[in-house]
Amino acid sequence: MDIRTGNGFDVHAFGPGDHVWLCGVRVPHHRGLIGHSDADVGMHALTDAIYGALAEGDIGVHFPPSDPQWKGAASRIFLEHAMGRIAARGFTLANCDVTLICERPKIGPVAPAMREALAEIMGLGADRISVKATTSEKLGFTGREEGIAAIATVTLLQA
Ligand SMILES: Nc1ccn([C@@H]2O[C@H](COP(=O)(O)O)[C@@H](O)[C@H]2O)c(=O)n1
Ligand SMILES: C[C@@]1(CO)OP(=O)(O)OP(=O)(O)OC[C@H]1O
Repeated sequence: MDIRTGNGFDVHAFGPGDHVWLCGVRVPHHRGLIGHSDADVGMHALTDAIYGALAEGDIGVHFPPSDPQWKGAASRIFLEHAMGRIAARGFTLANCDVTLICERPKIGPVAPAMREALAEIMGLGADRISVKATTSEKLGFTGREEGIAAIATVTLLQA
């Protein structure tokens, strides 16, 4: 059996707005996240983790920020593409784990909805999908609430 792991990391800066998209959920917030797409930093890290496990580059290779067709795009498009690559290569996704790093918004109350949203997009049981959060104890750019960072890990299996 071939077992592969992949990791992903992403950051988006806060800007004007009244909500952020995180792991497929629209979360009300006093700021938005700036990006070429909808700036769903959690979904971008997860998508990159899948590409990493497959050694197929990163999200910017598949969806160049210079390409206007991805302006404002829903990030599920990127995750669905990565899931398609898993299937095309004969793998299945065993589990994934996403950590969001921010002081606010608080993730705990919306983490179950995020797991369900990712489960629907990924065609996977929510029991195989983890979404959790930490602050950075007010240190650094996340601590100053200048943006949100995300880290993701995936495990792929090939029979
Ligand atoms: N944006 C966040 C950050 C943290 N949490 C939850 O609070 C717990 C304590 O955070 P520390 O950074 O002080 O360890 C953390 O374990 C999360 O459960 C959150 O919900 N949203
Ligand atoms: C997702 C893409 C799509 O153009 O743009 P952004 O929304 O800026 O997100 P980023 O995490 O910087 O990844 C690069 C791009 O692939």
